[in-house]
Amino acid sequence: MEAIEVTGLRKTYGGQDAVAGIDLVVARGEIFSLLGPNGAGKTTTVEILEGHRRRTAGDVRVLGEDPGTAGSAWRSRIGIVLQDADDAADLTVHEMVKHIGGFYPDPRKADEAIELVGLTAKRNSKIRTLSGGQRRRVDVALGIVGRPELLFLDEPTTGFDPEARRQFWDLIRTLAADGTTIVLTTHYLDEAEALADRLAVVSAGRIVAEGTPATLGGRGAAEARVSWTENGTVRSEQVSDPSDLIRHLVASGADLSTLTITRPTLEDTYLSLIGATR
Ligand SMILES: Nc1ncnc2c1ncn2[C@@H]1O[C@H](COP(=O)(O)OP(=O)(O)OP(=O)(O)O)[C@@H](O)[C@H]1O
Repeated sequence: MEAIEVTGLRKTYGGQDAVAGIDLVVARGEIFSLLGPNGAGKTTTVEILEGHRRRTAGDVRVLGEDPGTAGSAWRSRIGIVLQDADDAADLTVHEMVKHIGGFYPDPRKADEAIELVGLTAKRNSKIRTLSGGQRRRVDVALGIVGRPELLFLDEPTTGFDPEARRQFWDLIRTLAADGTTIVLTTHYLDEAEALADRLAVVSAGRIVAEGTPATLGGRGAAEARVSWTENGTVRSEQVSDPSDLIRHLVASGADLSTLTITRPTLEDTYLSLIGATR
């Protein structure tokens, strides 16, 4: 059974399509990332999958059930890290994580969840005394304390410092290796590239491209730009396979100390996909 199966999903607000027909399958154990500009329909889609919003049309199965009608047993199998979680600021980190863990049938120990997000040193601090990035880590701890089979992360690393982001990425990989399915919404393309097995780009309520980070939008087949210096001048050529050109340059004794070979980044591909659909 797939973790998520969506066909023909639509959501309209006052006659306007926020989600205009989305088909989506996420396999169990997969890290799936949703990308797209502000207002594309990502949060609306994810909130429907979480059972927090009603759909206008379409068929949705999440862990085998319809989120619109599924009950608390289904809910306890899902973890959610929202974009703007509002913490109960007067509790300590440990009190809060323990409290939320109490709602699940087989929670992690609060200290284990706190350690997984790297907050052990702040275990006994009141949440209101934490920095923005530390609070975000509490949100993540709350999302994983119930040992979810499926974890939704909506822009999880906003406000994280670079080291905290890398730690968070390791955590997500560990959870996925344990079999947790992860749906990640992010505006950080390096994050999507580092984590996602597959990604989909949403624009104006539709999926405009889907693939792996390496192949999205034809990226795998994109030409490489080879640059080098010749007689003090920078030369560059665009080729599908640089091997012949490099052999030729080596044979001709060209100066290759400044040689670079670049292909479109995920960000380049994403921006051209978004630009083409606007
Ligand atoms: N409750 C609502 N009532 C009316 N319109 C809404 C509502 N929620 C979202 N929308 C509209 O639906 C569209 C999709 O919004 P959504 O929040 O799903 O986008 P998003 O892709 O998550 O954007 P962001 O990257 O900014 O979080 C937007 O045009 C938004 O204004």
